[in-house]
Amino acid sequence: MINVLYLVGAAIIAGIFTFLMRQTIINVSRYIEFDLKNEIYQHYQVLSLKFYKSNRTGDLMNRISEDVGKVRMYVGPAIMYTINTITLFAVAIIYMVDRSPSLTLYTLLPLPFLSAVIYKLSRLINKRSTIVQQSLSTLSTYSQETFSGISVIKSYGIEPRTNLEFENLSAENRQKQINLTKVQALFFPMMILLIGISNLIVIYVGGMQYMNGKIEHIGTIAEFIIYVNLLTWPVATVGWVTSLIQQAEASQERINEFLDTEPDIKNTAKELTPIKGDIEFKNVSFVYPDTNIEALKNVSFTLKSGETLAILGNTGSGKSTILDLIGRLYDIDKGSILIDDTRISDLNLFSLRSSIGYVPQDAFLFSDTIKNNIKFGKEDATDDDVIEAAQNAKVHKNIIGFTKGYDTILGERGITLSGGQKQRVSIARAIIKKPDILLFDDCLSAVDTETEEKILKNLVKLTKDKTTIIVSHRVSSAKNADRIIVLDEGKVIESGNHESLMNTNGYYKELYNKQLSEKEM
Ligand SMILES: Nc1ncnc2c1ncn2[C@@H]1O[C@H](COP(=O)(O)OP(=O)(O)OP(=O)(O)O)[C@@H](O)[C@H]1O
Repeated sequence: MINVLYLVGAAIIAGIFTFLMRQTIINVSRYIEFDLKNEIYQHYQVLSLKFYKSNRTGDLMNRISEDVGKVRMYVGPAIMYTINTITLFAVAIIYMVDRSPSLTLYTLLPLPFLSAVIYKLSRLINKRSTIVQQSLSTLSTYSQETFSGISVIKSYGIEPRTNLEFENLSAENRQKQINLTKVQALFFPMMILLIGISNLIVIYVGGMQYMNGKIEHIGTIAEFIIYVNLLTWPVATVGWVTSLIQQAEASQERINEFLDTEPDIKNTAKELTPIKGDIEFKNVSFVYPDTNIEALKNVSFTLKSGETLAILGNTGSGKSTILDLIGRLYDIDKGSILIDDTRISDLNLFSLRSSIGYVPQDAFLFSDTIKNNIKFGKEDATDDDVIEAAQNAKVHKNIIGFTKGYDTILGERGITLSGGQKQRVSIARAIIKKPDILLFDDCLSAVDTETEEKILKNLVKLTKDKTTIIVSHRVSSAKNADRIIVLDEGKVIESGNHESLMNTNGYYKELYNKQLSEKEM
């Protein structure tokens, strides 16, 4: 009776401790997962555009979710089961040796083989699961790309083709998963086989020893069979845990590859450096590192704080590149860019970027309210500031026309703005910030000339004391600028102001006359 009570008591205590151990270790592993995810995300944020161009979104997302999950499995279950296994083995072996040392030896004999076989299997599993992981990355990258380009896919009616492509990628993935499952399927049969052999050895050797009188009680054989089965799971976990550890190692390697990637753009000035807004390009040449396209060749210009520069030129002539370089999205290797007479690389990166209001060519708005999209440029802006910025960008009337006004949700979950509306919200976002440097990258291209004129008029007031660069294809956006440069294939081919360029028979004058006659038509 007392033995039964011992057994029940032991089971209860084991239950309580297992619960406490799971609580502690699994919780800790979740905390580690949380920290790791944050660390990776924060590191992603400081990496430069080049990194994003050379790595696909699906891969970035997989490393932050799947791979981190695998590392968590190592920190949580792997450690927990290892502790379990060691404890159980230690206790069982003490009892087994006490009963019969020689029978213990025979019983445990197949176990190292089991571990070795499972280890081999785990290595194979690890190799194949890396292949599965890569194929999953490809699959998610593909789906993500097709979802974001869904309107193009629909308008070209190429759904069948994308379906087929997805099916092919899925089939590839399925084959890789099956290859993995085949090896995984060997796991349990292998275990059962070796445990069966252990049982047979116990019965055979135990029986012989009982007959020879080496074992006193027949019950010892039954006891050993219980031990063998008790050790089944721990031995299995040795293999399983090995595979977990190896997978975690592979995942951690993939994570470290990104964590060890140094941002190309380094902030060398730790102290904040207030920016006034003088900009000077001195013989700047720039080659895009990934494509080797020489986007700028020997470009020079000077712009005093508060002045306006307009950049004109054919498509692909390097206009946007100039703006990217001012925001230090890339570092140059030839010539120099000076902001307030200091090399751009010596300025504090945060000071530089926070003093710039940038309106990109293709306005990007988040799936959030219009108000928050505008406030994005200035977190502490009041509702009045938002309205004022929207009025100056000539988009206020459109916004109040929506039922929910400024609280209208944009993007995936909400309405889609027209190209011109998007551009104007994007302008409002830049001007609400009241930055020292304003960069407009062809951001009025989708706006009619009449609205363009009104916005430009407002901008003249707003940008009176701000350094402003306007990239455009229209002379109307450029003619009032203090300085105008015309680019062709990365070179400055003309520079001056409206009057001086109109006195030169060149690109500007030709463009002006062409656009004037188009207007008259
Ligand atoms: N991120 C990039 N990586 C590699 N090459 C690029 C990149 N951005 C632009 N280029 C290349 O650099 C050249 C200049 O491009 P840029 O975007 O500066 O021209 P742009 O004058 O602004 O053209 P558009 O008027 O069409 O906007 C082009 O040949 C383009 O293909």
